[in-house]
Amino acid sequence: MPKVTVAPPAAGLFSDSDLCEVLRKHLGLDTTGHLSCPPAPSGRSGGNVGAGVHNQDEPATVEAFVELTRRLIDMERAAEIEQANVETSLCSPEAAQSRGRALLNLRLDDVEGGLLGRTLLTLVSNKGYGAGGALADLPPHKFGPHDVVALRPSRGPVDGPPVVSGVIYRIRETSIVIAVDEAPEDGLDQPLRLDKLANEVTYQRLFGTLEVLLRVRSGTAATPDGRLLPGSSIVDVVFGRREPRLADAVPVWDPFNHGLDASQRAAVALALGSQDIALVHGPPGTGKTTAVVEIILQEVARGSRVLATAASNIAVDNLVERLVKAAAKLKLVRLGHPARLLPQVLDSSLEAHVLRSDSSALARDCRAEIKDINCRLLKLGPRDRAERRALRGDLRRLAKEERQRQEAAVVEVIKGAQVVCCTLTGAAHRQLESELFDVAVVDEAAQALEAATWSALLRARRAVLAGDHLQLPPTIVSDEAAKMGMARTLFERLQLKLPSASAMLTVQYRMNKVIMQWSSDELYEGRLTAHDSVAQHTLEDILGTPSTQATPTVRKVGTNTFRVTSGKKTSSKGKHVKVAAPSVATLSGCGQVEDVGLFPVLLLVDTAGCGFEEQQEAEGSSYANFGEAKAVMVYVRRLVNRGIAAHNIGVITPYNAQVALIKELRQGHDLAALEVSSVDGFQGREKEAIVISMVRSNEAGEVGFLSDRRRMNVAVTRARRHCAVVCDSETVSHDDFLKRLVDYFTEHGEYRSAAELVPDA
Ligand SMILES: Nc1ncnc2c1ncn2[C@@H]1O[C@H](COP(=O)(O)OP(=O)(O)OP(=O)(O)O)[C@@H](O)[C@H]1O
Repeated sequence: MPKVTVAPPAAGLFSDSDLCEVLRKHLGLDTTGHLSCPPAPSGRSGGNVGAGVHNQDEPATVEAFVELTRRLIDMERAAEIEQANVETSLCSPEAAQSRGRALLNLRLDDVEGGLLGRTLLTLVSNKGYGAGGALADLPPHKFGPHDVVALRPSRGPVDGPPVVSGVIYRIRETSIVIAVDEAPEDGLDQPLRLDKLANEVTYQRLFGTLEVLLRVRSGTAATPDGRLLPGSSIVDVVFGRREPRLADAVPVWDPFNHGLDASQRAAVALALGSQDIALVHGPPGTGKTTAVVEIILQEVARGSRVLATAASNIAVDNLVERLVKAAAKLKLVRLGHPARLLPQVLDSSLEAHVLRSDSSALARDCRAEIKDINCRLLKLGPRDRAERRALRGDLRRLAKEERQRQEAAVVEVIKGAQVVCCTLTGAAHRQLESELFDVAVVDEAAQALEAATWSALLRARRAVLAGDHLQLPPTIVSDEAAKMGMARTLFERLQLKLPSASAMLTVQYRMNKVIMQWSSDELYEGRLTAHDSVAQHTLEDILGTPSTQATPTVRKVGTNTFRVTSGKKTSSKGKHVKVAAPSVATLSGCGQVEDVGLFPVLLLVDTAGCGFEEQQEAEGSSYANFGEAKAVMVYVRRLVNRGIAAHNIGVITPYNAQVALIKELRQGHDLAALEVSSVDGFQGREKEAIVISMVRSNEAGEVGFLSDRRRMNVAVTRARRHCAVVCDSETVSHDDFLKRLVDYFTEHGEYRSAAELVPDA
């Protein structure tokens, strides 16, 4: 255990004994002999929550790690290509659409410029207008913001040349907007098809990073102008050649954010005192990003240059937004394709900075001259050969000068930034090959592939990784690669290996404490506490009615004329049948629900005995449960009728087929703002009320990946004031972890049978 010497606290900061307690409690650090601390209580763990996580054999050397990781990346790449082939090029366009990888028969609805030089194309269904003159909804699909896509003629060959390629900018129920470098002159006035393209760039960058890691290890990695990359001290600690080190004296720092709690202050202190690598373990809602923002601002205040990264664009943007809000004068630049950035951070983007720079103004002068010369060329006659030659020479010179000026503008902006923000993939971009940093910060580190994390770490002397290895790991297509170690993140492995370099945040600011306690006891050794501002909050508060624990009663559940006219609800125990898709399904009864009882914080809606059986997709491996989906929607309607706005409610279900089914049921019920998504879609987010549909209902008691405690941890902890779990308690109780969840909800909340919600089931 490293010893720490702490400099005297600045006025207004905490006392020696406070600090000792914080360092011991959150960092597991030994302060004896350095501060006047009371003796540490025995049996306290040092921030290594989740030590039950399996510690697989891990490569002991950099070389072994690189060799294994290259194989795993190859496997993952092959799996992704195979999936894309199965879903698109090897099947008909119609089949690709039914698999969600293509959208057919689209038409161009709008073209706008303005996204920092890019053009935005809005595509809508060509089916004409739906009820009430509104645009028709797009069919269900698997496109997501930032996907790389191609637009082709709707009926053209599957692998034919695209009319144009671009990046998805925005997705609505009725439209998709893609950002393209330049709109093509022809080809957009016909029915169009949108195809998802494989993104090779990520893989190339991961391989590139592994090369750099080897060179850093051998001391030969340098920038183009010959400066050595500084990541070797981090490499040594990670690969066990050296213990992590703390500064001889913990730096004195005066918080920018005076509202930080003790565990957040301890995490900032650890990060500032670390000489190589520090981990901030942030369970749900504990203010991980709040702590990361403070760390970055403190680093800048002491003259450090910071590379601030995260696995996803949305997490980077979240960080950018919070940094800009906290320090308007911070010299910060956000790298990345403008279509991948939230509108509110565009002003911090590289493009926006470049457009404002002096070099860019000079480049614009060149452009104006080029335009002028082109006009003059058009006016020349066939005999003006000499002048034509001279003007063409000028054009070449000006084009070169324009390019140089633009490149200079980019370099100028990046070099001048105190904080460079980008995704981990962005950190491996050529734009940063000449850049070195004092500190690399990785938010959401528990969702990042280890190879990707190294892209940031190798460019800095010190690193801070923030995340929670007890929430969802990175998404990996190849099950085999995941099993062979690809799913294990650097954050997780360091949590187990370097508990003394880790600080855990323990006060959460999201959930009613009854919701939190399940997660805290199951996953965090009971160490979480709820901040007073949220500990008791309930749905009743946002309705303006007094909160009471009175038992809600169900008086009457309308006439529930939920009707399915296409497909049959098939009893399918053990059989694979096509999910009955309710192309015309109504929830007309829901609008008449009379019950307006109080909502408990926790609710278990049990479908056991209701005959709501799971059904597996005929094509694919996902499951749906039609009866359960009805119960979910009836309950959502009850929340809405009671005055909870639909946008404050989230429905989470682990199975994509159930997501699609519930979305269909939502249509036409004034519930467009109700968010329905898989667990992955909700990570990092929250809603006032969450309804979880567990889907699985079978005699064998098979629960599939429901038993993944990280997945269920994320689902439950998205709820601020109310969490309802809809499940077949008989089926899910075959799994010990889920049985404890059912027991906890029953003991600390309300229990109802789903038959009360859907009496005609
Ligand atoms: N010390 C604090 N005092 C009051 N509110 C806080 C404090 N720290 C964080 N919060 C609030 O708690 C919420 C969650 O904070 P933040 O987004 O930093 O958490 P996170 O751990 O990154 O979240 P997630 O679990 O979604 O990853 C925010 O609304 C934030 O303002």
